[in-house]
Amino acid sequence: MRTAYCVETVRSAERELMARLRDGALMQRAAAGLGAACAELLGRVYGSRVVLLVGSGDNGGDCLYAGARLARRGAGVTAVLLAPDRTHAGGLAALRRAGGGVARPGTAEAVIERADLVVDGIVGIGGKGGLRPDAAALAEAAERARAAVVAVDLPSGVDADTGEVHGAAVRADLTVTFGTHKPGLLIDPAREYAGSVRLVDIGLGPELPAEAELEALQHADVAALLPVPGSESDKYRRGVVGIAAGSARYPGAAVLAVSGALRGGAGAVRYVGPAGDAVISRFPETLVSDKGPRKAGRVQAWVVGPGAGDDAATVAEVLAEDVPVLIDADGLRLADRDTVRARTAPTLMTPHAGEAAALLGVAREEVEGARLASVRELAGRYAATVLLKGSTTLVADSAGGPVRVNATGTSWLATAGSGDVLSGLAGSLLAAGLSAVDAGSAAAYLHGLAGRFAADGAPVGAHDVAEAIPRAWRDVRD
Ligand SMILES: NC(=O)C1=CN([C@@H]2O[C@H](COP(=O)(O)OP(=O)(O)OC[C@H]3O[C@@H](n4cnc5c(N)ncnc54)[C@H](OP(=O)(O)O)[C@@H]3O)[C@@H](O)[C@H]2O)[C@@H](O)CC1
Ligand SMILES: Nc1ncnc2c1ncn2[C@@H]1O[C@H](COP(=O)(O)OP(=O)(O)O)[C@@H](O)[C@H]1O
Ligand SMILES: [K+]
Repeated sequence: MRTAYCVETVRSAERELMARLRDGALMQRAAAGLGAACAELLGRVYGSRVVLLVGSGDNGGDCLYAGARLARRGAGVTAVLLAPDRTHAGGLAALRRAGGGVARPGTAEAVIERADLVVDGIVGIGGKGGLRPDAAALAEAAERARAAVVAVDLPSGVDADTGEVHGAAVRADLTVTFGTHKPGLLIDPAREYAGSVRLVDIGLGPELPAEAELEALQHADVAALLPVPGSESDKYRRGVVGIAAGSARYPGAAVLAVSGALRGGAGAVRYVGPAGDAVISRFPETLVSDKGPRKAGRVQAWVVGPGAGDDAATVAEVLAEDVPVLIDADGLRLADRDTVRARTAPTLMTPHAGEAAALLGVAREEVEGARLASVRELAGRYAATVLLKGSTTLVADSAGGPVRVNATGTSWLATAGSGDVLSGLAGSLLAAGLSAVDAGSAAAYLHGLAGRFAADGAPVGAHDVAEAIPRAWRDVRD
């Protein structure tokens, strides 16, 4: 499991650890890791031109000590100081001792333009709000330059706790972060600014609480969640998932939701709705019923909503069932909030940013710019588990606990119907007995991986993604 902790938690862990160490020890650990990562990125350190963007806090200190290490190995290192009279004194002295220098006032742009590597030590976890104008100008100069950019701890300008970006921010090729990931490094839009992320161990781990603020499942975590039939299993014990989806206008949504559900670990897939013929002709193994959800027969979890049009009655009927229910697409619009809140069995809602925005009564851009706050807010309002789709998918539970983030996906997944496949897959995992948070996050993980396998750098249709789910499943379990 990859975990991320907020600034406040990092600060208190840092205090505990520092109390046992000599002054400056943590900064030296950070600088050693940072220097090594910069050297690796440069390939040849000797003779390279390195520019340090140095703010007035400890983030600038890390940057200066790492710059000193590079200077000792023969790099030409120049520091651009944002606040010359408040620069980390020890770091600056170390840089000078190693042969590095400070850019003359007014030369920053020119120096950055000639650099092979720019190291962003403007601001780290001490950053407040958007970058100030002088810092923003440096971030923009770094973006224009041909140099590789390494961010120290965080790309300056992104919000460490939320992943929000207000105004200019540094766009890094690599972010070297210390002690733990910060939520912002794993959530868009900030994640995109971070580039690839390398975590440097500075010994903070034992001081961090067991429960993180954000967690990202890895292969082994998902493997441990996936249901595997045993010798005692039969189709009912494996779980039956009911799909109430599709309409005369959108029969394909039903087919795609069923395609995901068949690959999700339930022992049987039941379909109710007007697209039975389309479903059965594509997937003859589906148990099709035309009697509506209540009379469809045994079902351990329902998926309702994909392509449902305006069929509010079916949504209400499904919500009245005392089993886990996944609500997607049209179902999100049709579901009565108080009814959802009053449910005692788990509810998993799976909006994309547009649907989440409609539920929250805000613009889509607001949700995209503040994904973490939006998913938490929705989970609270509906007393449900909410999976917010997108380039980084988030899963939050109204009961609190760590928010799950998934980044296995690819932008090739932005194709019509791929969300229907996800809802079937997640519903199937719910029917197999996973909790709403586990079902949602494991499904997002498999779906993202399946999208990668299916696309492999080329456009794909949603049905290709569904067909690649077994490969994703095997990859995870291997
Ligand atoms: N935690 C750990 O375990 C370890 C932490 N370490 C390192 O310490 C870093 C944290 O250092 P920190 O606390 O000194 O804060 P930092 O990020 O340098 O920022 C403060 C400075 O930024 C300025 N500033 C603020 N907002 C701004 C804005 N919008 N635009 C422009 N400027 C802005 C603010 O200015 P002021 O408001 O004071 O005028 C202040 O001078 C952390 O990220 C990591 O790199 C490692 O060394 C070892 C282990
Ligand atoms: N840029 C992206 N990067 C990664 N995954 C994406 C991206 N855009 C969309 N996705 C994923 O693709 C799926 C699209 O679902 P959705 O928006 O509901 O589409 P539809 O309604 O057409 O089925 C979701 O799983 C979402 O997380
Ligand atoms: K930084």
